[in-house]
Amino acid sequence: MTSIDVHELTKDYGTTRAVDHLTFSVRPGRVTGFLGPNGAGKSTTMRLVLGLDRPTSGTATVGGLSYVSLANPLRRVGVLLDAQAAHGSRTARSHLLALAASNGIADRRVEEVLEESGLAAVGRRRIKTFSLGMRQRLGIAAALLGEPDVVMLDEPSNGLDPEGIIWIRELMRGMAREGRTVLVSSHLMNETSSFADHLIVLGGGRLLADMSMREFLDSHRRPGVRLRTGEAGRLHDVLVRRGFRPVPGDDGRWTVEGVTAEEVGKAAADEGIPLWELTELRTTLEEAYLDLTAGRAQFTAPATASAAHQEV
Ligand SMILES: Nc1ncnc2c1ncn2[C@@H]1O[C@H](COP(=O)(O)OP(=O)(O)OP(=O)(O)O)[C@@H](O)[C@H]1O
Repeated sequence: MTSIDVHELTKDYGTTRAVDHLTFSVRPGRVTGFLGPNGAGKSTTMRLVLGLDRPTSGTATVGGLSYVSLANPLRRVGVLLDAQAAHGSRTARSHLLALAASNGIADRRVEEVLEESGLAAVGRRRIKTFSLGMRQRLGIAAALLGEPDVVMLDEPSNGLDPEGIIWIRELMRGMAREGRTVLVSSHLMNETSSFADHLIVLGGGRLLADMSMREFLDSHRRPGVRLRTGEAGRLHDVLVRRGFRPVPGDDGRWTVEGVTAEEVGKAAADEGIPLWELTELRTTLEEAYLDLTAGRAQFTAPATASAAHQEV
């Protein structure tokens, strides 16, 4: 099976170091989410893997070979980089037929991927009449054309409707189950957590994390609970006496950070206070990601008045 291997990869654009001594492998059989703030170096890394740019130093290979040395590369690596790049005056079908012909792929695959990507009914329409989501589906169809072992998708759900988002998620999960190597960049954390098994996170061109989703979430876990009780006043006092800070929510539930369910459950039982609900807080991918990348984002907006107000 085929891995993507990046070794000591560095890319300078003038005085900007876009990628800085990066080393990681993307393994088959799982979906790897490729994350990082704007300007972290994700697109540059993908471009270097695809031979669209030359590294300043280091190597990037697919199955041990540089992309440019692959014969019929579309049959080895499926790529969605810029879905808007397809030639607008062509029809979707003729665009895919041209790609198939230049990569030794049978024409019947064109019909299959049009069907699979939900574009069969519009295959004879010119691409310039396509919506953003239709172009995105066409870009994904092109990536699937050669039934590649390796798939690299940059923001695949961009412009897709909810049904399309489920489709792409299932598609990526299915490809990983078949043993393919799937690398997906996204800024959408909820979505990434719904499809990725593994994460590679960049910041300022460097590797910040390379670990399973579970490890990543666990390593950024902060203890805390959410609870509901009929005797909020009493429980509040009990918890405050024990040094905790219960915070009431709009929905009648209380949140207590820095405490385990066992501690709260025992404190409530000791005092004979019934709990109607007691749940450990779960770290979301968004929280863990923001925790890791705090201070590493190149471009950040000042806090808004309402956000600043909430912190007071
Ligand atoms: N062709 C180029 N010429 C000069 N600088 C570039 C070029 N391409 C990228 N850069 C710079 O390299 C850095 C990394 O950019 P890159 O596009 O790889 O980041 P990214 O992680 O893909 O960001 P985004 O999430 O915004 O797509 C940025 O500082 C960017 O300005």
